[in-house]
Amino acid sequence: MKTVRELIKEAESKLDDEHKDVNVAKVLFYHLAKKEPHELYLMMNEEVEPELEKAFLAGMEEYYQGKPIQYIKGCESFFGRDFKVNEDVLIPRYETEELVENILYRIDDYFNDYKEIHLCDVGTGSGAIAITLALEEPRLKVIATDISKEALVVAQDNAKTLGANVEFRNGDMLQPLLDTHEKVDIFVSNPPYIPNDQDIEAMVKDNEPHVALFGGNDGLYFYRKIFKEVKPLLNDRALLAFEMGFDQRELMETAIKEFFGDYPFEIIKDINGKDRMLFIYYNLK
Ligand SMILES: C[S@@+](CC[C@H](N)C(=O)[O-])C[C@H]1O[C@@H](n2cnc3c(N)ncnc32)[C@H](O)[C@@H]1O
Repeated sequence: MKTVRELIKEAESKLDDEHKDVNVAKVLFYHLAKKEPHELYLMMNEEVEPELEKAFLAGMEEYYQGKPIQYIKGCESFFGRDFKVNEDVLIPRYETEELVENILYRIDDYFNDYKEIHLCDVGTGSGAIAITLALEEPRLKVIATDISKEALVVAQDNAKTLGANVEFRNGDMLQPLLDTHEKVDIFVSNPPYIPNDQDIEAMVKDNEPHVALFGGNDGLYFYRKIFKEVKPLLNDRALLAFEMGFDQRELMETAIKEFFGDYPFEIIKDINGKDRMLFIYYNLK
């Protein structure tokens, strides 16, 4: 039998240059061994049971073939919780954790005197944003929508496992909310925002659902649609919160002017210093 160290070294030696620095073999091993990252260091000289070796080699083979490690593991961590993921949903990203964090700060700033805060998350995917917000802020009443029925199955599963109270609806953009004439205090969306013809990493393009990635010719199709249709959904005072592409500031400012006139807004940078989050203050300041 091989030791953990030998097995991981062998797997790492088969990675191509592009993926050499990625910690993927260790991440997969401690996931399959049901260990914490720091426990792996302590077991490097232990022998690996044949069943575990077989599962590890099969997982690494999928990775060599171009499958993201999150789909191989079947989960991704978001805001400290494990979310189930599969090829029906976008893998939640670190940048989106920052969006959630910034929404929570703004709830403290603008809605602190509210007993109940109504929020919708449009294009919920795995449910990462909606579920995290519902768990972090118990005053939130959360509705989450997606056009993909398959994605909603994953999101519902995550809500159940994590114990979050979120109402899920299927439909195109704002339609499931407009149909019931509901109003919200906070509107959130991380819509698809990659321009249709943009060249993107093969691992993303070949595995993640295209319905979650591409947002029209300049990437802003869904933002304009939301900006145009969202007002009947908003309470008198409301916050709109979006994730956006790091190079979309100029286009975004033009679209905001067109649909929101002089309403105040902020574009906030992510931890890498890139424009990433948009907040529009609808009668809030
Ligand atoms: C960029 S992903 C975001 C997923 C998740 N909210 C997150 O942040 O990880 C965009 C999501 O919008 C959904 N979507 C795409 N077109 C849509 C539409 N017309 N109406 C509703 N949802 C849509 C996709 O299925 C996908 O789940």
